[in-house]
Amino acid sequence: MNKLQLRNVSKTYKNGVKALDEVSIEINSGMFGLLGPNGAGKSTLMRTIATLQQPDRGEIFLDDIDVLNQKMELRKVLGYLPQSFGVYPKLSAEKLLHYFAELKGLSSKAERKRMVDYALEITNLYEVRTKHVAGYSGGMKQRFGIAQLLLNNPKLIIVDEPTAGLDPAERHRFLNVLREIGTNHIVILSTHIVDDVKELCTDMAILNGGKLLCHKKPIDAVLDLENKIWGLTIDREDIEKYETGFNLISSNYNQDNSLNIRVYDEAKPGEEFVKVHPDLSDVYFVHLKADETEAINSQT
Ligand SMILES: Nc1ncnc2c1ncn2[C@@H]1O[C@H](COP(=O)(O)OP(=O)(O)OP(=O)(O)O)[C@@H](O)[C@H]1O
Repeated sequence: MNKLQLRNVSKTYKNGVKALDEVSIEINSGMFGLLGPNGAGKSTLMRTIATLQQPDRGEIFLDDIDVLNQKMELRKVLGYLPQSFGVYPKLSAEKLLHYFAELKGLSSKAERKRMVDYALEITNLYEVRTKHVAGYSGGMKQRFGIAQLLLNNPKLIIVDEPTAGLDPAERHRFLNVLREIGTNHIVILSTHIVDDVKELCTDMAILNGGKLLCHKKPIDAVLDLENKIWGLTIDREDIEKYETGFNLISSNYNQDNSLNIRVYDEAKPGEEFVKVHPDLSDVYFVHLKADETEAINSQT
């Protein structure tokens, strides 16, 4: 069982943007989802844990490795899939993986073959192992990214927004691969797609404006909202009234142009509302809305 611990990790860029604001968290083995909107600081946090950039202050430990001061130690046990993953030479997946395995220090040919075959199989690329990676689809390239990071049997795997831009079938295949590897490692998946976390993660946190808003098991976070989410179908012209008078957390168009709205409230907010079962999207929007409201109140 591995453990990753962050204490008061903070980073302000030279342009004044506070990308990480006193982030403290403990992450154990399993699939961890880091959820947040664009600009929340997810990539900054992922790159910091991966030792690719230095925070202004704070501490990070993976078990007994002091990540910020023992970068090489961390890199030996890290698998990192960045948001964009460069250009591939015209080589087959199998040849490239053998090459990467050699670079990672797997000097025995038999051991290299065992690891490469394992990585190809677990990522469902074995059948297409002789095809050029440059010609792979986006989803296959992402799975190849996972195959290459598995070669040194990492303890900590970080994947930064891996499903953005994948079609639904590819996304599904990719999440299945993560599910396969998630049981034995710490896998941190950063994403702005709530369903990625819902389908996959046993633990999660929400990041917004560099701050951690909520760290809970998805199942518990949803349970916390039971009896507090209220739904209503309204005419689209009436939206302003509900935006100002209620704690509106989300609205979705229907085909006839009416809107389904969801409101967060401890008690029934009005006769016309019906109680609905909360889901993880509600958790996400409730926390973002509360953070937004707090930010507005602190300015006034
Ligand atoms: N090198 C940099 N210099 C200045 N500002 C930066 C730099 N990198 C990121 N930022 C800013 O820091 C904030 C956090 O960015 P970051 O990329 O970590 O967020 P993110 O949650 O990964 O967002 P996205 O999903 O859009 O990638 C944003 O406001 C971004 O514009």
